[in-house]
Amino acid sequence: MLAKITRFIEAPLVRSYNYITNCFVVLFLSVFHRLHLIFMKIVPQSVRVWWQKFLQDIFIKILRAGPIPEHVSFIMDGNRRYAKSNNLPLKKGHEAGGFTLLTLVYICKKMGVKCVSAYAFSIENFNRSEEEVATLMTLFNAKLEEFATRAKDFRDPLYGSKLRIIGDRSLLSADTKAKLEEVERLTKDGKDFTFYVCFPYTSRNDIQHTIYLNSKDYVERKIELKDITVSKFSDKMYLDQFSKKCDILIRTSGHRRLSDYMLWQSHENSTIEFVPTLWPDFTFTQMCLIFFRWSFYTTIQRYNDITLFDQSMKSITSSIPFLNKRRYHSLESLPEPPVAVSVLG
Ligand SMILES: CC(C)=CCC/C(C)=C/CC/C(C)=C/COP(=O)(O)OP(=O)(O)O
Repeated sequence: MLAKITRFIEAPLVRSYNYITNCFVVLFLSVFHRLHLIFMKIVPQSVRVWWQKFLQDIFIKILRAGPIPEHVSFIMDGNRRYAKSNNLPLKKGHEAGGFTLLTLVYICKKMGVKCVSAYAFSIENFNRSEEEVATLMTLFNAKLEEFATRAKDFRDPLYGSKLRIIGDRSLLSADTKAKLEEVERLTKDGKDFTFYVCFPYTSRNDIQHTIYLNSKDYVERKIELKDITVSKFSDKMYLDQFSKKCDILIRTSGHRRLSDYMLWQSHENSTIEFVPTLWPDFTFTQMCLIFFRWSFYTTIQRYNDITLFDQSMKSITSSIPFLNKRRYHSLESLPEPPVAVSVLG
């Protein structure tokens, strides 16, 4: 009874306290954002670089204190519109996109993410002009070579990464296939982090290919029907052990569709974020804000998932005063996290 009365009095107080603190946080962030923009415009390049790195390190340290997504994926949309809006040749738009990708991959690795995948070229992209396809192939070769070299250099933060290029290779020229095999061979021993470049790829092609592999194993009597479980099926997909789930999928440029990507991997508790920014303009800060949101909901989710035994132990210890000296906000007072695949943005 007493607990009920306390709750009745406490709930509106906590709610108004949360509301006031939220208002202050939003006000502080918007003032900080404006001052930051002015600061970045007036300081010289060297100070700007130093400051950005300083902020990056702080954000990464804060994020590392909470849960970190294991698998992050990008649909990199908007390169051509970026080139057009900046009066640049189309090639420059894709080059800027390649630069953004490697920068974000490097930051994800630094944060402790285990795997990043990127939709670099869908099977449908072969319908683009011959010139654009050739430009993209040349860019991929250069960028993948750069990644593999960096992954072998112990002074580079990408050191220890594994590079995998996944998709239907039968659609590629012999030259390109040989190049891809070479960069994969160079990084095959990387254990800390895996970077999957999906090209030429579609989810349905991946699923169809996995069904083919399972059926082949069954016909050749290597497996029995009962062995085809969701988990074992996933293991045979292009993304290996990361096929089971994608924690965060980000699509840039404002389109709100999956375009035949991550269809198998987007299920309960996967977060899909659609952001309006064009891919080359997508920044570290925007990615971090998405990670913060994911981390916040995952913390609540994990708390809700703890066993009944843990919860009863907690209620016993909380009733003993000397074990419960400090008061925290209860996690129950926070909003419910999304329960299924959440589409934000
Ligand atoms: C290391 C590595 C693999 C680098 C990748 C380079 C890169 C970012 C490739 C993406 C290519 C692509 C088809 C983007 C989609 O934007 P779009 O061309 O459809 O642009 P739009 O939406 O404005 O038309």
